[in-house]
Amino acid sequence: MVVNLRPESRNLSAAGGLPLLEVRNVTFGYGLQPIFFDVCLKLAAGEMVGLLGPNGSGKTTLLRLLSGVLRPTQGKIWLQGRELGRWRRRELARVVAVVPQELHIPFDFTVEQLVALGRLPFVGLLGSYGPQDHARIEEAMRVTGVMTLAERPFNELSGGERQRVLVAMALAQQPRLLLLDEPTAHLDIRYQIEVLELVQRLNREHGLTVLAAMHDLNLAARYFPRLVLFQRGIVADGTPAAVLEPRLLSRVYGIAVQVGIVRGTAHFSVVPPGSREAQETEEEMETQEPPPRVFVMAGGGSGERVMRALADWHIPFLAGVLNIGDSDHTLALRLASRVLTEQPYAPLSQAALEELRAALATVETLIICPMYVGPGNVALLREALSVARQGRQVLLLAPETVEAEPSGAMPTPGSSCGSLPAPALLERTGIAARDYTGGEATRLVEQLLQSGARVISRLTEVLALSAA
Ligand SMILES: Nc1ncnc2c1ncn2[C@@H]1O[C@H](COP(=O)(O)OP(=O)(O)OP(=O)(O)O)[C@@H](O)[C@H]1O
Repeated sequence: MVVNLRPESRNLSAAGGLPLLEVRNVTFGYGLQPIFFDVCLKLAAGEMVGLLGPNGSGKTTLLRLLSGVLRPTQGKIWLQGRELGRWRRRELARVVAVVPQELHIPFDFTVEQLVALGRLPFVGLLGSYGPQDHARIEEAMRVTGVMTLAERPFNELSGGERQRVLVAMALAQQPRLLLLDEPTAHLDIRYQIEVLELVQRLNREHGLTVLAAMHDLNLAARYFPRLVLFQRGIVADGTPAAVLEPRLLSRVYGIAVQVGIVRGTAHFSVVPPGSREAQETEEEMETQEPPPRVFVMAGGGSGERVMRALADWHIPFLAGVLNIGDSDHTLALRLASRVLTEQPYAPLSQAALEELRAALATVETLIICPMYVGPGNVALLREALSVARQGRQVLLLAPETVEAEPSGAMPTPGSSCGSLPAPALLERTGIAARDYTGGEATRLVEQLLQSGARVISRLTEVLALSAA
């Protein structure tokens, strides 16, 4: 008997030309502190997308939001043109299936019983399974290669066998969208390839849309035509060649990565820090672009416009110290030559401070964005003061900074605030309204001005001074 594993809801395409799934400006936190801000993502029907990112970057959280288990704190998720919160659970389960990293089953279910649970959205808790349901359960087990395990208790299976059973269970659901959370995590190389080949086949032959969190960059490059690199926000989204760019990966994962091409497919090797290969890789990366002479201190979105403008004008820069999860951190990972990073919501550590001092020693211009300053980041201003006292250029961006010209020749430096008296200059920095240190930040900005720091209110001028 030929059984159709095509998504049951394929004909429910009330959405017309709309994406199958759309994440619009979603912010989410488990508690008061957001895990990520303002995430936007679209998945077209039939796409196969790999979701990459280091441990703790928020991949599982994003998948749980997309499956409706979690609700966004802000923003909305749309599935087939309807807001996710407006789907009933059973209805949703006919469209979206999730293969979790692991599943703890409290009862002694056999494999077949568990896969049959995947049909519940169609038959209901008290409903009875018809021939179609049995056929689909069998087909799901056949394509995942778990037929021989049908009578075995799930809890006695190996990690790899369980993984294939979980995929079978999801397939019995006949979803349109399959969300997989590290589907190859427990598998040996043979089953890693088998599971991904299976998912690829379901995508190609049955039109299943797939989003899978992946840790293995080689497998991701091999099987997913589109990759999304996630670090508490989307850092990159595109083809494997665009996303698996060694410098970007080094910034996001914090380790040197080499990329080669083996028979047309990108091949990655991660290089242990301190090794000769790591040094060579880093030197190779450094020689590809001039060393940055500009450093950007930002936070909370205050650095967005200046970082975009520097990148648009091809002025390489360093950025930091930024907390993972800060929107400026996500953007800097994409645009800066190097990003000095601190853990989410953590104050500046001694190690980060030392890294900051070493990085500041290599630049000629320091740009301080109009960020909020509290006890956790006031050390940035103390370091900025020592840069200014060494006679190097420090630019304080006024909060009402005017946009850079979109195109044209490099602007020439002028002096937007230079002639103002000292109290007016201090006021122009707007620091009093952003000072959560009980006055230390304001005093430091005052000292910065006395040491020659300039207040700039035009991005064009920042660019001209940075490029000079
Ligand atoms: N239920 C929870 N309550 C509070 N914090 C959580 C919860 N689940 C996850 N987190 C935190 O949210 C952040 C993102 O976790 P998440 O599991 O989404 O990351 P991930 O990218 O899937 O990580 P990994 O690759 O290690 O599986 C982490 O800092 C994690 O500690």
